[in-house]
Amino acid sequence: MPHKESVPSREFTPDQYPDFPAGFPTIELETISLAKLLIDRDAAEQDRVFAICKGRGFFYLDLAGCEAGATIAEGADRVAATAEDVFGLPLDEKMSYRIQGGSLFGYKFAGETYADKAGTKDTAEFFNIGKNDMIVPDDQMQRPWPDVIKAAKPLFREYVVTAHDIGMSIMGILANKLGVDPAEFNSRHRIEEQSGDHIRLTRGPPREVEELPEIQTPSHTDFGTITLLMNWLGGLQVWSESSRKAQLLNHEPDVPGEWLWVKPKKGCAIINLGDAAVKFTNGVLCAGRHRVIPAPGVQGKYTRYSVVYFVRPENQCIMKQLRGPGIPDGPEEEQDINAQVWIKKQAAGLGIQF
Ligand SMILES: O=C(O)CCC(=O)C(=O)O
Ligand SMILES: [Fe+2]
Repeated sequence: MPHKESVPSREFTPDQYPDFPAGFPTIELETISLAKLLIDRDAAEQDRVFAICKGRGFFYLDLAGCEAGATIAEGADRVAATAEDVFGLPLDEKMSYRIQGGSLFGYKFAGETYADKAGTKDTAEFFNIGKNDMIVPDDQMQRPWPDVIKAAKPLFREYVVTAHDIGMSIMGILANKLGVDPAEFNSRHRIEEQSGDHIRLTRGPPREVEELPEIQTPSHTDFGTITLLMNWLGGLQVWSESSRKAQLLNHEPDVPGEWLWVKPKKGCAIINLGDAAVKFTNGVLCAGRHRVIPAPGVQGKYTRYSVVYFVRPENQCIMKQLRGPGIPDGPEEEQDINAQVWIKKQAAGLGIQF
């Protein structure tokens, strides 16, 4: 008789996920090779990054062929497995880490925010793990973290450092194209300085009904400078128009059918720019508007995990446009607003949502 093992069943099972189903309107994002950027310093690839970031502001980043890429590709699977352990904690324990008091870090329960004016609730759980606490010794951490996160701190540290570094490399390319010294970006995103950077673990429940797209994460642009996203199931959608053209009144396209699915692409991260990149470049770069709904069709019966890294300006960074040949001069900002305050304002601007 085979010996029956009591292996607890796991929820994050990427090897078992079926392919993204046919028959859904998808967008073919362009694919940029990280190895071509980091190792070859390929000029054509850099041109493509710049063109994409001025346009839609979303692309696949092929992680193959370089160490940083391997760290993210392998790390994301391990981070998502840890996410499963985090979200598997009892609700009252998770609630003891609730995001509150103006902090960006900790737990957001499903249904905490509204997905629309009708009062529909979001369905995603988040656990935002602050960058700074992951890169300092335990006794210098500013917040308590669940034991499962503390136990995986070396993994989170490596992921944070690598994702931040990739973000800075992309910013460096954009800076050169804009005629701005990359040091202008580097000095605003020093890893050891306090910032709103975090790894966001997300968990969305399986789809309840075929037709109705319950909203996992409502329509938004990210607040930071650059985002590195890893996901395994469909669910991410981008607006077919870039956010530059968007009428942002209710954060929804006016025309139905304007949301296009982004298929997860094996071995690739998804990169998108956020509001701070738009601000620094006075609108030259574009933050793509997006949302998350449960995966479509056959994929929809799986619980959806994603691992998101947000590179954001340091808390004390004054949010002003950078000046350079490739950036149109706007009027001098009337007030000095630092990134910490600015990001809170961006969040408040989303009003009902976050
Ligand atoms: O889960 C995803 O695929 C995207 C998540 C996202 O957009 C966010 O957390 O800002
Ligand atoms: Fe996002």
